Amino acid sequence: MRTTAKSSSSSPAPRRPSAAPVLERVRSPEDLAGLGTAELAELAAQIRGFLIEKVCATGGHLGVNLGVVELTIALHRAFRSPRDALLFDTGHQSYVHKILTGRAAGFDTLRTSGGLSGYPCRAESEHDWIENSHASTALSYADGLAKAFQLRGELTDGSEDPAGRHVVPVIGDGAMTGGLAWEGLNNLAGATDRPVVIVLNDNGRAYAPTIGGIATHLGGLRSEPRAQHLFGELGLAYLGPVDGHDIAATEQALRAAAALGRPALVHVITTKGHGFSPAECDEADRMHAVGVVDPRTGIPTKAPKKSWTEVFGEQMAAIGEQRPDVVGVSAAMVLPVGLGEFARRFPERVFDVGIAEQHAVCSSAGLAAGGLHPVVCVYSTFLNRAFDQVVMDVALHKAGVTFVLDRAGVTGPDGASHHGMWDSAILSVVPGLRLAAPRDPARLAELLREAVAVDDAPTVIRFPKADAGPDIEAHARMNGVDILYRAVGRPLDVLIVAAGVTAKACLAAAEELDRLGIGATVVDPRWILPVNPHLTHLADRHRLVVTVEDGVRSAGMGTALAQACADARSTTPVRVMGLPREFLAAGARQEILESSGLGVRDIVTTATDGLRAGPHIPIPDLPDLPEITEIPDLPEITEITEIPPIVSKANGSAKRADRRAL
Ligand SMILES: Cc1ncc(C[n+]2csc(CCOP(=O)(O)OP(=O)(O)O)c2C)c(N)n1
Ligand SMILES: CC(=O)[C@@H](O)[C@H](O)COP(=O)(O)O
Ligand SMILES: [Mg+2]
Repeated sequence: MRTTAKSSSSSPAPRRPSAAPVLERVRSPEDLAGLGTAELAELAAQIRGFLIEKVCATGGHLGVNLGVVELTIALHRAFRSPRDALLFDTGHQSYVHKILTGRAAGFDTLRTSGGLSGYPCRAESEHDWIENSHASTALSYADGLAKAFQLRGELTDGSEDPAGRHVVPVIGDGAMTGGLAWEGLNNLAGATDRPVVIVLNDNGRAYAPTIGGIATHLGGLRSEPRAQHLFGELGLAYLGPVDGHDIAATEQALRAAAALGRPALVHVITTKGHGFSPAECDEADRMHAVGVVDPRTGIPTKAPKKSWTEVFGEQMAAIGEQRPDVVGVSAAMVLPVGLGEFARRFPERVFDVGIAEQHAVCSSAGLAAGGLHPVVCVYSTFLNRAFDQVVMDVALHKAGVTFVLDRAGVTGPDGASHHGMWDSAILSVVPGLRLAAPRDPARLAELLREAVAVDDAPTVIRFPKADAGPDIEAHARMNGVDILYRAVGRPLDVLIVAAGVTAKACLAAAEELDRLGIGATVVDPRWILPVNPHLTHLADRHRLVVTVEDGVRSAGMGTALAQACADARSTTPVRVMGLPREFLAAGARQEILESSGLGVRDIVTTATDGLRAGPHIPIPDLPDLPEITEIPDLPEITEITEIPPIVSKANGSAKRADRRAL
């Protein structure tokens, strides 16, 4: 059934307008009921101005939320949240929902530690349901909720019964390119006795224009509302397309869908960035997500430093010149993952598959089988959902596929669902897979070339959402392990194994340990999984090993090294430092690293505690360390002294005395 909504609403008669700005009078969705057409338009304008002012100052999902101002007002007029469940897919478009549910005052703290989350957050409000920020899940939540409400006798039957609860997932056209969305849709459409109102927010884009047959189909419906549509074929009532910037028309369509008493889809047409010309004119992604920008121009207020993403993009383009078999694969994030330059130079060699990470990985196994070398570029956290494809479609088939995981480790403002903290752990169990963590741009360039040279196994490069920083040269490379620091004239007390970007903090800790009279060696294995056997050899020459990684400590490089040392019958204790097996809230990256126990002082303390726990060697108490503001330049080490033969396993002091050199 199709209903093209008209601009008339059956909402209560409007109250007499008041002098106070409408936005200040809306503290909860109930306050919307008495607003007339003019006040609703004023409210939309005030919300839009509020978003521009606040989000330009804090950073966040500006364009996305400018596109859903009227839609969200209509949603909260047509339905009674939280009794009715408004489910926001991905959740990055929930700022207006937060404003309408009494959280406008929190926007100065948006996406900061202890501040307002950038996604729905159940701890913030009873109006919030889905916190995951991972696309394409809302229809599945809706199916589950509808089943639960139905079994509990709470689900609406479409009548005006105030006791009946509606389930209303709001999903974008981009999220509809994710396979999970179709699993949910299949169940919703097949349950004709479970009325769910699906709101398809169609702005034609994910970041870039949405790709594939679904995008083509939706485009056809936008331009020819009478065209045949697949939703009806599935058994859904289809209402629309409706102008999502017309509050009354959208509200009318939502109410009509709710009254049908059967699963329905309301096709709402919006514009990402609506009402803010810098966003509307932003070809790349309509200012999907911004940093701190000028609210008049949308231009960043300070020049960003070179990021890891940019370094990768440059190197990928350079490799593309030399390797015609190398292709780029992205899940609707070509520019955010750094494939822009590669795509500009080799447009036919970049594949945007939509928000479809499982397909990105499995189709890459196909690309490799066809003789190409795919480089799959995803944010670390989004690879989680494609783990089976990594194991069964790439590794089992010994396919030469390279994964580049941006946003690996602590990311920061996007909070718990975005920290790329699980990739090392889950990938550590994949047979044949090799994982590298570059410490600096030079190593990224080197490791990426080593990775794309492997044609019979998966290779992975991981790096964080951070400035790439300067190169950190090694003093030597031994069997693939970079020696970054060896305390001169000190015993081989502690071997610090740095994974990637943690090298900087490890070097500062080694300096501090030297000041305490403790001999540290800092090494960077570059390829952190599987364990380089030379590390167990080095471990056996030290009294203690400390491993440091920007990933969960319960599984990953450190755990694997501890196991390898035990397997090699090394008696050297291993202390593994990493992120806790917890969901980490939003905040600044460095702040979260330090609060998670990965600061310089934590490394120093782990080393001194570990040494104290070993055979008795007098270790001075840790003085109050001065705040380390800058990582000092390291003294040039002119030569690496010879490695003595393995001494007998005498007691600690004999062991230490004979370990004057690496
Ligand atoms: C599984 C997953 N992959 C990638 C992303 C990154 N991402 C966040 S929003 C977005 C685009 C979403 O497009 P759409 O659903 O159309 O919503 P819109 O931003 O247009 O409102 C993407 C790709 C994500 N959140 N989850
Ligand atoms: C919602 C989502 O997943 C993306 O928009 C993400 O927030 C972008 O993260 P970056 O800002 O780190 O690119
Ligand atoms: Mg979209």
